[in-house]
Amino acid sequence: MNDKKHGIGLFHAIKGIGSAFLSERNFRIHSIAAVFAIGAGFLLRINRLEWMILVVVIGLVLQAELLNTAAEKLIDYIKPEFHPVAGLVKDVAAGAVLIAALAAFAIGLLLFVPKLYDIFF
Ligand SMILES: Nc1ncnc2c1ncn2[C@@H]1O[C@H](COP(=O)(O)OP(=O)(O)OP(=O)(O)O)[C@@H](O)[C@H]1O
Repeated sequence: MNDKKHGIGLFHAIKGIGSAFLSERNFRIHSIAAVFAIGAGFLLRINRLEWMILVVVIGLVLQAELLNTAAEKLIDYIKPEFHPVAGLVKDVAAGAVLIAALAAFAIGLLLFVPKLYDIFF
């Protein structure tokens, strides 16, 4: 019974991720960037610690995107008309994505640029 409940919860979580992927362009862009970063990790043979950092920042960005999407959908549902607080909630949620994406970009540079430099120079 409990296992069945867990299975259903996992199904809903995957459904939520799938629906965000289909409806949110930014989520798709960040997912594709994550695939490229993972590909670069294999190509440039990053070590175990570097993989751990990469996995954490990818998770952080995708998680921020999903929470931002949830906030947007909730606001559109409960407050579809213009309201400064509704706008502020969306702006703050978008800010969370921006911070995570900037951190991921910085990590990407720190991880990959020295390795590319060693290969080409
Ligand atoms: N109900 C509202 N009241 C006030 N301002 C709003 C409202 N809805 C949206 N806004 C403003 O418009 C901005 C964009 O909101 P919108 O819902 O279009 O997000 P979006 O551009 O689709 O975001 P994303 O690209 O992440 O999907 C918000 O960050 C907010 O500043």
